Amino acid sequence: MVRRRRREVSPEIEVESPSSAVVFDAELLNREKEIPARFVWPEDEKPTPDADEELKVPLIDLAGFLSGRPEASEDVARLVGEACGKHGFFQVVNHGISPELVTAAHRCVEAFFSMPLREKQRAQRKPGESCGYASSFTGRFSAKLPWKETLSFRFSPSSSLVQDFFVRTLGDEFRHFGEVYEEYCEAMNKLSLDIMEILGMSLGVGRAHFREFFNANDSIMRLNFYPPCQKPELTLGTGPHCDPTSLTILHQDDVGGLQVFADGRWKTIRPKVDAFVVNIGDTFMALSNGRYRSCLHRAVVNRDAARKSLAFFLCPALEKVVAPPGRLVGPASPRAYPDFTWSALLEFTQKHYRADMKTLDAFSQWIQGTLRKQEDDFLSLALSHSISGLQGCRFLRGARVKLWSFHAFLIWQRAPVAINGGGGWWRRRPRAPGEAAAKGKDKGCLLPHAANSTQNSIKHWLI
Ligand SMILES: C=C1C[C@]23C[C@H]1CC[C@H]2[C@]1(C)CCC[C@@](C)(C(=O)O)[C@H]1[C@@H]3C(=O)O
Ligand SMILES: O=C(O)CCC(=O)C(=O)O
Ligand SMILES: [Fe+2]
Repeated sequence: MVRRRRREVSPEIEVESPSSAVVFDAELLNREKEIPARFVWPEDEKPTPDADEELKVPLIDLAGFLSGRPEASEDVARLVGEACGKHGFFQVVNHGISPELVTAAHRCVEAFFSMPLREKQRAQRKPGESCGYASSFTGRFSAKLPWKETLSFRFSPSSSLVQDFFVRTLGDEFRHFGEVYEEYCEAMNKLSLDIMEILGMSLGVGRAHFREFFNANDSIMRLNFYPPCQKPELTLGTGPHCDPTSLTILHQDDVGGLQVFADGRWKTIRPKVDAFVVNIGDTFMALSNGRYRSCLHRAVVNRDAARKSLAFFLCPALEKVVAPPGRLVGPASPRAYPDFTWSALLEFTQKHYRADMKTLDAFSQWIQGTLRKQEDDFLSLALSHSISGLQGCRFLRGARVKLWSFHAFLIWQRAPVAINGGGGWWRRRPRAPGEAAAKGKDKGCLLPHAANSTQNSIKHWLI
């Protein structure tokens, strides 16, 4: 049974219900001579053996910064700023996170992914949700399936979300997993906020700006497990993408496979057991008004050894409006992206668009399209109310024709004015992203929640 879904933005988005999807069991698949076509990536995206060249990302020693030495903080802010202005990747050492905690987190990855598939599927990711277990996203994508299994769960500071997830989905015997990952995510959260302080300094907006912005956050922890593959040159563990999130702190095991697209080719970030790999995501690129780059990266697999990585994705509180500080916007640097909420961007990546290297641009276009449709519906609704109000006024009959033609004019012109839902009087609608800044009057513009924009959000937009 193929479930028809609303026209999606990404061509290979979910075409069948999970129950009828192919199951990704690498052990079984590796006994076949060939890997199934769905796991074979297009020629221009296949891994290239020459990508073994190392990307020398800055190795930032946080000891001085964490001990509060001012000159160390300036140095760190400069080095991080240089890296983020180039490829958006750097590594941190002397970060204050215990090696024992990292080892325990990796041990739990091994324990979970070595369980029988049926056991893992007790935590199965539900369609449209970002949490849960996924075996290569079968049932979610119809092509370019990644050679990996993942387990993702939400984290918010000082909450029991992580423990609750493990006990609720897998049972009380997994409480220990919850404790390990709760502690790991709290440590990631602290490190993320320290890095946000450094990023604020490097952008000249002060230590506190981004630390406060992310103090409350709704982040995602993802465990990646990449089984060995007998045809590593045909498939990918994680396809080319920019993280849609704000900041990623990744710990990879000693197998290696993380590659970054820099200087026109794929380069490898070699594993360093005492370091975390840090990269900027799309949401922080928007917060920096495009100053810092969310960078293209991917993960390749190999035929000999399974690979594991722990990815902590720092994300804003769901409904917090993502907009750059005023100091980063001006006539020489107009708004690069519209305001949005993380919940809207997350929903876009989970229901409508497979995150790749153009997610933020696709998201901006998508919400504009959704907004136009909502606005047309709203104007028709508002107008039909006005018309019915005019019905009884005979002498105003002529006005009805004028009003309909004016409505047609509005839709055609998309004039930056519109009827408000209440008093029927005109208000200037905030301008399109970038238009106001071009005239040096940027106030930003709040785009409604993308996927579930309602009359309220239109009203909010229009009033
Ligand atoms: C918000 C997210 C979506 C993905 C997990 C987090 C941040 C990275 C995203 C992802 C890894 C980018 C590549 C495609 C993807 C589908 C994947 O391969 O896992 C993305 C994640 C997702 O949508 O589940
Ligand atoms: O596993 C890796 O090295 C990278 C994974 C990744 O980029 C992601 O999960 O977003
Ligand atoms: Fe990533």
